[in-house]
Amino acid sequence: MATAHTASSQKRHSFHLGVTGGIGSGKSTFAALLARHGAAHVDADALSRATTAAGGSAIAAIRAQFGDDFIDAGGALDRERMRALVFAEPLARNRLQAIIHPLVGEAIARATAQAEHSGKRLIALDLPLLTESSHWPARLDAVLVVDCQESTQIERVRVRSGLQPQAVEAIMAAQSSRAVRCMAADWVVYNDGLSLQQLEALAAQVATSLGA
Ligand SMILES: CC(C)(COP(=O)(O)OP(=O)(O)OC[C@H]1O[C@@H](n2cnc3c(N)ncnc32)[C@H](O)[C@@H]1O)[C@@H](O)C(=O)NCCC(=O)NCCS
Ligand SMILES: Nc1ncnc2c1ncn2[C@@H]1O[C@H](COP(=O)(O)OP(=O)(O)OP(=O)(O)O)[C@@H](O)[C@H]1O
Repeated sequence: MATAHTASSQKRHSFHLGVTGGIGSGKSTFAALLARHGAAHVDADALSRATTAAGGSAIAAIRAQFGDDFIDAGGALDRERMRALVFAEPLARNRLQAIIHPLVGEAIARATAQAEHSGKRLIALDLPLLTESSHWPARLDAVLVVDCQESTQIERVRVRSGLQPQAVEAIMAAQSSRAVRCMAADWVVYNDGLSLQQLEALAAQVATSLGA
């Protein structure tokens, strides 16, 4: 993996690091900490949420395919309703992803190009579904997985979003297993029992070693 990555990174001036992890693992926190230490942070979840905000580029197609009930009074995606549907019904999830993923892919490409243009040497692409997709490996110089125990994932999401354990488990069931994710990793950050300060120290080391 390292050889192929080195070859692709030589064609450009920035290093493209895929940062991934299961729900609640801390991948967005880690990518944000990399940004604090000089990296650009391209956040797929944030770009996805922009497509489903009021007036977002995915709203018309979602309304057409799923119906008015999935769009709230303000014109945004009803996230709770859609979450309940797509993590219970894989076909519905595929239909939603077929709408959103191409739009997010374009937005990621634009944000990455912009970061390159502004001279960023390290770009952290925060990609929740990196190992679930064949799209990413050829486009990344290396993959960093943020990993933790499933019980920690469930507890973090409960505290952050108020989701019940069963709801988090349904989302985890739609994602790669920890083992599959870690197999794809050049680096694994084990984010269990670490303080945010300790996590930041690791992010600083990674950012420095990748030339941010
Ligand atoms: C189902 C939706 C409405 C739920 O919204 P919600 O605000 O609860 O979650 P949010 O978008 O902030 O995502 C939080 C996390 O859920 C997990 N998740 C989201 N979508 C998916 C998916 N299609 N498959 C597996 N896990 C997912 C990821 O761990 C992600 O980091 C939303 O996640 C969505 O639109 N998903 C489809 C788009 C997608 O695949 N996004 C993720 C990658 S771009
Ligand atoms: N080492 C840590 N110490 C304390 N809190 C942490 C730590 N790592 C992550 N968290 C907290 O756990 C929650 C989940 O982290 P984060 O949002 O980064 O996860 P994520 O992997 O991006 O999840 P999602 O897939 O839902 O987007 C956040 O509230 C974050 O502040």
